[in-house]
Amino acid sequence: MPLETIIAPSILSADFGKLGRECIDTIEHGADWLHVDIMDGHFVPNLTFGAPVVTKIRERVPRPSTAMGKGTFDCHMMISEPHKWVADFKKAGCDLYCFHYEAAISSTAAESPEAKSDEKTTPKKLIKYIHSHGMKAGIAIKPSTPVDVLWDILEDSDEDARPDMVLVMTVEPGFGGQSFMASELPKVTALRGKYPNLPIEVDGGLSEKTIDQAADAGANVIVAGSAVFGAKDPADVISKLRAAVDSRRKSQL
Ligand SMILES: O=C(CO)[C@@H](O)[C@H](O)COP(=O)(O)O
Repeated sequence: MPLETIIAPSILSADFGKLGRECIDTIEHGADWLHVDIMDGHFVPNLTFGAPVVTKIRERVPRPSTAMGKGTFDCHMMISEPHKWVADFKKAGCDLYCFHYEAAISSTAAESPEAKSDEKTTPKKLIKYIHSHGMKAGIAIKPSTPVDVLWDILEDSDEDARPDMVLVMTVEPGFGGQSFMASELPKVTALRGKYPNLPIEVDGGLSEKTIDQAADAGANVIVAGSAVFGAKDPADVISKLRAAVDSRRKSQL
């Protein structure tokens, strides 16, 4: 089955005073997923919200009827100890739990007593742990992390230890509205070259101006925050982003 184009607006740029309504509207405007930015003020220099808020927006946005289908909550966990929140986010309604490679290998996570006893850390163990909770698992890399760290994980002989999606950050995680870093696209090209069927997400600075470069590199899951929530006509932006990726992907087949 050919990879689908997925447009996942980042709700970091939504009006938090009416977050439920903004999420409903965004899906009605044609978005496939909601990209839910979870920040702990430690892994990144910004704070957002946790599972209680996700629970409330889940009550308003219909659950996907198929795995990774429309309405998927793509929770981007920009947090230091991603293994600690898996159960809470499953309960809250997360469908895809995307953690950072850098957080999973950090000494803080590896040295926590909980991690030692349960062996939930290291990227592969964490992926299995996320799968055991009935969620898809994503792994994200920051701009400073080379893509090479992912090969061993993506090649694991145990399918359960392999991620369902890779997220290549095209800005430093932490804030919306930053400039797109085209320097990160060779990572996407390398991933797509090896894995024609892997969902590859790009996040940061995506807009009508930068989408062609990301699509040319092979990204099929597009996160866009300020470009969608800052637009007069969000449905038009979502449709243009989708059309740009669709046309590039067709010409690559
Ligand atoms: O994870 C992040 C930032 O850390 C992103 O999801 C941003 O929220 C994307 O916002 P734009 O760059 O599209 O405005």
